[in-house]
Amino acid sequence: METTVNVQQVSKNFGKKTVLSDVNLHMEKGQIYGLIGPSGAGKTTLVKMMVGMDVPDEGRVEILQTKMPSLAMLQHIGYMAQSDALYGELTGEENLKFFASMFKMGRAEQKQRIGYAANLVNLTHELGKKVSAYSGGMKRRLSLAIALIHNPSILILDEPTVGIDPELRQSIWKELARLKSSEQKTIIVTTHVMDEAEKCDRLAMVREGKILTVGTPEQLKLQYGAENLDDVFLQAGGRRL
Ligand SMILES: Nc1ncnc2c1ncn2[C@@H]1O[C@H](COP(=O)(O)OP(=O)(O)OP(=O)(O)O)[C@@H](O)[C@H]1O
Repeated sequence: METTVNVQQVSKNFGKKTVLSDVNLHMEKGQIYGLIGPSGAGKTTLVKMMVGMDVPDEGRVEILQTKMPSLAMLQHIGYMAQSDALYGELTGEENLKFFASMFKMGRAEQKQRIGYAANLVNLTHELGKKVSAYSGGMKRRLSLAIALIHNPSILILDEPTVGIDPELRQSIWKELARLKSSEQKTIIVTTHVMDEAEKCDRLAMVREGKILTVGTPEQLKLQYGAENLDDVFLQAGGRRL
């Protein structure tokens, strides 16, 4: 198995507050990783370091054996942040074209990728509308399409399905499963939804800036003698999600 994301002894403080403390994680191709933990645990800070948007005070993060931050790695990473960074005055299609134009892609490929990504998030028929007229869920869906536009090998999705209805949520997870098995992507998802965590190959439970435990959903349930992941979470975290 090939390591694609390597987090080594990462610590981060904001002022006097320690947000991440000696975090170690190794991620491989063809796997879906879930980061779960209470609000404020440090999940977003951790994924921002993987993307290169933030830097550790100690330790290092490598993507495809390259130390982050690295501009060259951005071609390989698709990032969907918690808050949408979209151009409201442009249409959905114009947003997709804009983000696609940042990457090396021929015209035909760009068209094909826009078609694929829009279809995946069920926005094909809304692409001509200005984003300022989109609902919150539609904006989330467009952000997910943008994260996928350049066919990155590593997908980092921060709470990707918040505000998305159950049917579409299901089809997005089906596609994530296909991307990991057929295209060997590495997929990293932060989530508060335990039935989504159940779909991950491996889970890292984050609490107060530390990784409490890493394992398959089954391993975590066994380890905590719990029937479901909600119980694992409550026992490990001692706090509600
Ligand atoms: N730029 C910043 N300056 C100061 N404090 C910050 C900054 N970014 C994050 N924090 C703090 O770091 C801690 C971890 O935040 P983070 O967003 O990583 O948590 P999270 O696990 O992603 O939470 P949630 O599940 O609510 O998204 C919080 O206490 C937050 O207030």
